[in-house]
Amino acid sequence: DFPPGDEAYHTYAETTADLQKAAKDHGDIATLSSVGKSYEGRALNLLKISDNAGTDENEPEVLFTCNQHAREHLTTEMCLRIVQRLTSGYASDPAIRKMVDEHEIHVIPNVNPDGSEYDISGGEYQGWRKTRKPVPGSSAVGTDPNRNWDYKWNCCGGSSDSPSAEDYHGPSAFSESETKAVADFVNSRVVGGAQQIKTHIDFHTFSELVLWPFGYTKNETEQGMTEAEARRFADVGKKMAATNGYTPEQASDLYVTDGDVNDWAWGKHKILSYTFEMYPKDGGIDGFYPPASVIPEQTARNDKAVDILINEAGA
Ligand SMILES: NS(=O)(=O)N[C@@H](Cc1ccccc1)C(=O)O
Ligand SMILES: [Zn+2]
Repeated sequence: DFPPGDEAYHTYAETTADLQKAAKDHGDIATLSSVGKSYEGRALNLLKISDNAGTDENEPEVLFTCNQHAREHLTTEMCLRIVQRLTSGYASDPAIRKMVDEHEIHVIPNVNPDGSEYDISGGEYQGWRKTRKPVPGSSAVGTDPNRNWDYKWNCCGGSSDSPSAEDYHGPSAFSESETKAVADFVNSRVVGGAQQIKTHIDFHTFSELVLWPFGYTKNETEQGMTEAEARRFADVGKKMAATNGYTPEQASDLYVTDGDVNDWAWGKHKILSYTFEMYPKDGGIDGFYPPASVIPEQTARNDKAVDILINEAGA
């Protein structure tokens, strides 16, 4: 469990219970399933929010993923904020009703539940980032899921070959059951030859940034990213950043990464895929553990950006 004072953060079990309650209380617009299992066997919960949620309708789809990195617990709260706002707001808020009626919105609050649970084990924070699968042929545990995606994997010095490193890319692309399961779900949304998911945000902490591909190269345009496409990423990224006060930039302006989820979602599926680095702006290791008191403000801070991203799917 979370240490004293931080009980408002949701454990994996509490998150699962919240999702079950949302699906029960709003059965007409929310269905709970899972995209697969973590290494230690935890269901990778997926909540779909849409009118007639049990039916695959021909509507543009949106994906929100959270908690790829174990210690980034504020992101799980962000995905739960999206769930809470879109389900409980459906009956009363016409703008929310319109978004939910016209889109199929997929929310995965815990991409890395094993890491997240390990991070809070023993009643104090472990500072853990990676998955919890031991590395074959090594005494090290865990792979950085955000270097494990199969687009330009391990191409460009944007990850580490060392199993004990925090940004270890894994023995192979999709070596981790968690990244593989989410990728399989996205792959399954290719219907009639067309990827139905149009826009995506992967939530991280911290630094207050809006990031877009590519991460593997410093170039703005590249094979797989035309000038017009790069401009659209920047325009929408800046529009979202204007609402939450984050700094918008191409991911590689921060540092080069290879095998990250945004490069894969765009490179493989042309999904308009962003990373949001949430609060705080800075703060050393403590930056990953802001007090629970900031949860309401720092999740609601992204409400407008979330709406922009959902509506961009239909653009
Ligand atoms: N959350 S973080 O501290 O790990 N930072 C992220 C930043 C990031 C995310 C996506 C593409 C490039 C860079 C990371 O994966 O390194
Ligand atoms: Zn992260």
